[in-house]
Amino acid sequence: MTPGLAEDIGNGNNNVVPLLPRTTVELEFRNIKCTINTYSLIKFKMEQRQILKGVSGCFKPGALTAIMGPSGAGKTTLLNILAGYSTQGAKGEIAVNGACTCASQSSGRGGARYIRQHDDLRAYLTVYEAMSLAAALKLADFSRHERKEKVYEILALLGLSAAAETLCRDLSGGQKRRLAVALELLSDPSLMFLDEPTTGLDSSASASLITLLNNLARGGRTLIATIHQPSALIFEKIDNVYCLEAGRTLYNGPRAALVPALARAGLQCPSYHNPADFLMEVASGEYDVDLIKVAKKMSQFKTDDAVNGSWVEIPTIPALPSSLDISTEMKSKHFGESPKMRKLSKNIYKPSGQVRQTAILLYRNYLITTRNYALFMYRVAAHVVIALIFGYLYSGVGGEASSVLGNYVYLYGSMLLTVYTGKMSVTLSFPLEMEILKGEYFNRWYNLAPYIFSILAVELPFQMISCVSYVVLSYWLTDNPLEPTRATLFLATIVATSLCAQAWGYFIGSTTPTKIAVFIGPVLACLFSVFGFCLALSDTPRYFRWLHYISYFRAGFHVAVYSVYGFNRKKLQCSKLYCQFVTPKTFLKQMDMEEVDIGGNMTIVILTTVLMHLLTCAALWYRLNKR
Ligand SMILES: Nc1ncnc2c1ncn2[C@@H]1O[C@H](COP(=O)(O)OP(=O)(O)OP(=O)(O)O)[C@@H](O)[C@H]1O
Repeated sequence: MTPGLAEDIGNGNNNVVPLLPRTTVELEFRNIKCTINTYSLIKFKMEQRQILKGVSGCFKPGALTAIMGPSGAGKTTLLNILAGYSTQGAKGEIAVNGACTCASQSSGRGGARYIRQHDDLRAYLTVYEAMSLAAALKLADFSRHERKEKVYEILALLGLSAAAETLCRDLSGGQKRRLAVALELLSDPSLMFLDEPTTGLDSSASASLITLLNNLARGGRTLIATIHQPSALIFEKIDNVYCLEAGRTLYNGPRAALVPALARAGLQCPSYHNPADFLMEVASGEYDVDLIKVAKKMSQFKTDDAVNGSWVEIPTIPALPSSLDISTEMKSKHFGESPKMRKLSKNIYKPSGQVRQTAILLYRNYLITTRNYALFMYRVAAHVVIALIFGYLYSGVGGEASSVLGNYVYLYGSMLLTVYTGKMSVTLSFPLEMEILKGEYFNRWYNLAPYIFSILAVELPFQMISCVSYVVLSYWLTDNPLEPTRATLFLATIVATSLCAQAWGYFIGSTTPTKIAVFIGPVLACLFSVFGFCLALSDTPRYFRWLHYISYFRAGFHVAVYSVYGFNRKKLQCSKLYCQFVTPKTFLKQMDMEEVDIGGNMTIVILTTVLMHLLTCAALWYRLNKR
């Protein structure tokens, strides 16, 4: 790599042409409309809202296009539809290199990569690890050495070499955005969408990022970014402007032709005024003009007029070959591609297979977990502390006839604790994970099955270790029977029920927003726990009995109680004058648990676990593919 190339990029040297895409993509869209059905809380009825009102345009390779407009004009909606990231309520036609698709089709168009506004990065990976793991997922046909070379090349191009060993969470806002771009550049995409890439960055970081995007576009990519209100410096680096106002196109053309086009429509941009600010003022309705007429006049304005005028400079975009594939020779001729890049470009960007994806994702989760081990330690520590508290409060209740009811409460409390910790830990954390998953899945890093497997392979042992540490300690402190069969069955039941609750947690977390999930999770756990503990089957109204049969909590609890008091347990010692439950069978009879079908109940727990995981997979697949 040319010495000082990274610095050139950071300093905004426009002559630098970084990694080149393998193909060029021309994106044309016609009459895009988007209508959303919303429920009016004031009128108590469904209402239709048209967000995009038939917009058209064409984004060509080699240029950076900024989609601009006032807040709520529909910029993100248009970007999402064009990328195929979210196409709810969309109509119209989108053509990629002339091949038409329906705007409502939700899949990455033309191998598009989408970089969202939020930094969807793995906080506990270093920049180099994030890059090399992404490279391992995306570049299956590269050797380890070639991948490493490519990672270093891109990091240098994006000015991130010095931050290679920094954890992603410790990067500055600008570095995070550049890393998000770097991660997607690994597969040399031809079409990139960026939602508000400069939001939250200071002017220098924003300018540096836009310079980088401009350079990437110069290499033959089609780059489209929504930008709210660019400074004059940033605006200068944009090639084309697509301005929206209230879901309609106000201006679509070269940035350099904007001011004359506005003048042609009777709107003179004051001298020393940032044209981007002026455009925003016009689009926001600050001038008393009919914006539909303004848009019409501006669309009639010929770029040629501006080019012929001495006061307008149109940036020179390298002429690109019309064929889809840019040959190596052409790349060298047009863009001065380095020999090293040329060598790396020879490889085919083939994603890794499912088994390899699973191995890479497992390794990634292992790294994240070991870095964030405090979370695991807190979880185990919480279980140990509760075990000590329960053990102290219910000390010795397991072997004593006068405290059978106390032990029953301990057993119920144990079940409730492990069900809650199993369920709530994932119910609350999965919606956050979902955000990163959406981005990585859309950008085709991996398939869903390896992802789910890698998540479960970490989370399941976590919960199992937590449960075991709680049960072993509290069971021993409460003096419950230590016969191997009973103790093992009790432990296995608690762990299995907790994992079943965890499966429910995944389902709730992947289907409901966090705000709803936080109460749906506990409410369901409470509902299921009522059956079997507070309410015997004989006392349950007929129309509620199905809940008794499907309750995994009830099934697990019955097996747990039976493992302690069933299997013809001998009489208990009574240290008082009278003990009602000296014979354990009497107690089981009283609790409606004289006959507990161990196999049947465990089947309910295991089947519910499998069913909930399958439903989670189906829900995730639907959410990720039908946006
Ligand atoms: N799913 C939805 N349901 C209801 N309204 C929506 C939905 N998505 C977008 N909108 C509405 O559509 C309008 C355009 O939204 P969009 O996010 O595209 O605007 P924007 O131009 O990107 O705004 P900003 O610059 O503030 O991000 C907004 O008024 C928004 O409230």
